[in-house]
Amino acid sequence: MSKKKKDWKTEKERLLRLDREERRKEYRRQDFITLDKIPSWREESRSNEEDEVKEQKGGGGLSDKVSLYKGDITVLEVDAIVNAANSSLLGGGGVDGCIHKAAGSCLYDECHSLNGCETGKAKITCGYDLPAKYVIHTVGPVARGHVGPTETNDLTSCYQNSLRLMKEHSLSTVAFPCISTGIYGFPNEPAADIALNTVKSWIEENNDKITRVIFCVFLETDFTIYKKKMSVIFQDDDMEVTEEQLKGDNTPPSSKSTTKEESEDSNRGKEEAGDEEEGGDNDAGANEDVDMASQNPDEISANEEPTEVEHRNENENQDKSEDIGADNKKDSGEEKGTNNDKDEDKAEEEQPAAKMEVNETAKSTVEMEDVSEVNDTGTSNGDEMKDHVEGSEEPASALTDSIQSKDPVEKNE
Ligand SMILES: NC(=O)c1ccc[n+]([C@H]2O[C@H](COP(=O)([O-])OP(=O)(O)OC[C@H]3O[C@@H](n4cnc5c(N)ncnc54)[C@H](O)[C@@H]3O)[C@@H](O)[C@H]2O)c1
Repeated sequence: MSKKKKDWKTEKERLLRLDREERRKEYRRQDFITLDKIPSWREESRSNEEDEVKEQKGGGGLSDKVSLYKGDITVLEVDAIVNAANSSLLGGGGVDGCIHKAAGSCLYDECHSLNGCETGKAKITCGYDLPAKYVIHTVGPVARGHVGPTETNDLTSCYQNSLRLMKEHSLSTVAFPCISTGIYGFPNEPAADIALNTVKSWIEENNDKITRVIFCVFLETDFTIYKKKMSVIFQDDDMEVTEEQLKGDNTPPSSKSTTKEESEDSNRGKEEAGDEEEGGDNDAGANEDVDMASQNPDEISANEEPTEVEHRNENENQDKSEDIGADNKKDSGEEKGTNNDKDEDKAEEEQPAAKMEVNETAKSTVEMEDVSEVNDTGTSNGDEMKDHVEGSEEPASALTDSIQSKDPVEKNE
């Protein structure tokens, strides 16, 4: 007997009325991580200090408001997790695929009602079977190794619009993945600068509105980058800044274009040279931001995409999978087989393991999005989106252990 399909509106109303204990019984994953298991940056830095532990100042400082967590964003019990979605909002691969799989098919149904989302904007849905109450879906720029002012502004808008929705819904704990740094090919270092500096500015203006922003990294590369940058950017005045930290390059996101390849080379060079300098921006002259019309993967013609029915079936099938983490690698193999998106395939072929070739022709020009108009359900009226991007391989190096060994919450009986 097939499971009766739930109506997303009824389910959303029911779930949002539950208290935490009741809600926990509904989580698809019982190995969820509660906020008290995720140290703030101050606690993290304090526990790493050689000298005696400093008396911890109250929770008002910046470093009390942020955390760095390495692992699967779908297990975090926070008010909202942010999804690096595509403009269709109908799921795909990477973190988007994981979130849809963990949330269940009601997420797809609510997303379907939102009529897509434009690059740089954000929309909010219920979290359904996730430990997160809500999911904020934002669409990052397709950078494909090249970063110019448009991509920088769009990625900044993703963080700003997501935080704006947080505030409008009186939510106080949120987790961000590394938006656009996967299949969309935004170089990791510049993306981290944008994420950290945008969040820092926002917290400075909304200090009383936020309890914790968690930077949820998945790859070792991003963990290393964020750790180095956070030790400088989120340094409260009562915390020691070590020599090594001071050498870090804390320049705000530059409008100079940066190629993912150069940014990785410069990182590698620095690591080899033992140089503690931050991955700086490359010379803008070398990589002018070229406005070339190219096909954004989200705009592939509809006949190359699985139909909505196929997609819904795929989602329903996904509903059955229990272990998200183990499936990440399996699914990406499956998604690779079903991936109809030539552009996506091209991106995958061109992309040797963890390295993005600069793809000269594939530079999408994306108009900078101003902050979206929000109606009372926290969504804006986007145009009907027909396309979405199919899943592809997550890098095998994706590790999902967190910074410290955190015991998952005991299983509810
Ligand atoms: N990465 C893929 O295999 C893949 C394939 C097709 C589509 N997508 C997605 O690609 C588009 C968005 O590109 P993007 O670069 O913004 O996103 P992305 O490709 O998902 O990568 C964003 C970041 O999220 C990381 N990540 C992956 N899984 C998890 C997880 N469970 N928890 C936390 N972090 C995770 C990933 O390592 C990367 O650092 C959308 O179309 C979406 O469907 C991803």
